[in-house]
Amino acid sequence: AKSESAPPRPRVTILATGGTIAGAGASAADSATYQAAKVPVEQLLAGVPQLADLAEVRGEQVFQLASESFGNEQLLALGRRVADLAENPEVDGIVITHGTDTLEETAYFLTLVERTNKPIVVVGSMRPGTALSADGALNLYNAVAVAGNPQARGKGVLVTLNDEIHSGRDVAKALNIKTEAFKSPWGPLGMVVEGKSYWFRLPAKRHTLDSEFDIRRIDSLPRIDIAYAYGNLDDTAYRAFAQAGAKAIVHAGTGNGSVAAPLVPALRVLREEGLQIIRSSRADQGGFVLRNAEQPDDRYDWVVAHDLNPQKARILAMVALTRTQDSKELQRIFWEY
Ligand SMILES: NC(=O)C[C@H](N)C(=O)O
Repeated sequence: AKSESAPPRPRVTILATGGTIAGAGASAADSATYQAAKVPVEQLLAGVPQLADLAEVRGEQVFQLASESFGNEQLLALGRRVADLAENPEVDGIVITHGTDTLEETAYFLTLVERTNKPIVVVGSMRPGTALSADGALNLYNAVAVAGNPQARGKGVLVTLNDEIHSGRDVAKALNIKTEAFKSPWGPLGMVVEGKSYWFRLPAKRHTLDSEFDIRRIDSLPRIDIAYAYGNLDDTAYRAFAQAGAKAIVHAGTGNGSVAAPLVPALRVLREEGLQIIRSSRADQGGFVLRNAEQPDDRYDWVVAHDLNPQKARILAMVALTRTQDSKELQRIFWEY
């Protein structure tokens, strides 16, 4: 029996949503060829018995999906479940196992809408658990270590992969074949090694308890699409998205969100018709779009996404448009989050 003076372990709930961390391949040599979202949460946890040294863990299967198949319904359902757990006094931290393809979108969404100080850690893997040198077990161990650590409170939603602790706002999948797949343009917040967290910086942007958004006040998310820019681009995709009911279009622009001259009139018309036009950059390791640089945003009433990549800009715009339709407010939100 345990001695009565043993310090109580933190209580961490693991919400499993699928992805490669729950993937399985035919042979141990199959590191890239496998099926995602196969292994149930009980089996995932049983595969890492060392989790019990870190925390009292319990698992919950929320979805069993590859993350490229996440939709807004999944974001809302997961967000609500996280909020329930965050309100539960018997839960100290929350871990979400997730596919890596859209992990950065979910992590940012939760950063914006979860009104809690409790650690929320999103984790995935690049290799299925059946592969040689699978990375999921250690990533999960690290996630539970961070989620159970009181020092992780109030730091916003976190992401642990490859021994690094990233801000869910900044991090993005930058590589799709290496285990060092996730990068933050402004650097990770810290490292987690042998279950211990080492912190080096804090997020500067508004998040969680300091956010004006709340999952409890969001019933649905508006349709927002992303149009990718390249040479010889015309307005076909933009018009089609508008036709389909988009409330905003994120322009994944070249360089600093630049817009090809032949496209400008169409985007101005769409804005006049009520759509928000949000200029972001397709430069994926540190886009940086400034107002009135390249295009006269004040005159056209467009918004800039600043350093958010197009997919993160879409997440913020969806959340923001549940509260305001005003482009100036939308721009303020883009500076603050
Ligand atoms: N590494 C992964 O998790 C990729 C997988 N397609 C997913 O996002 O679910």
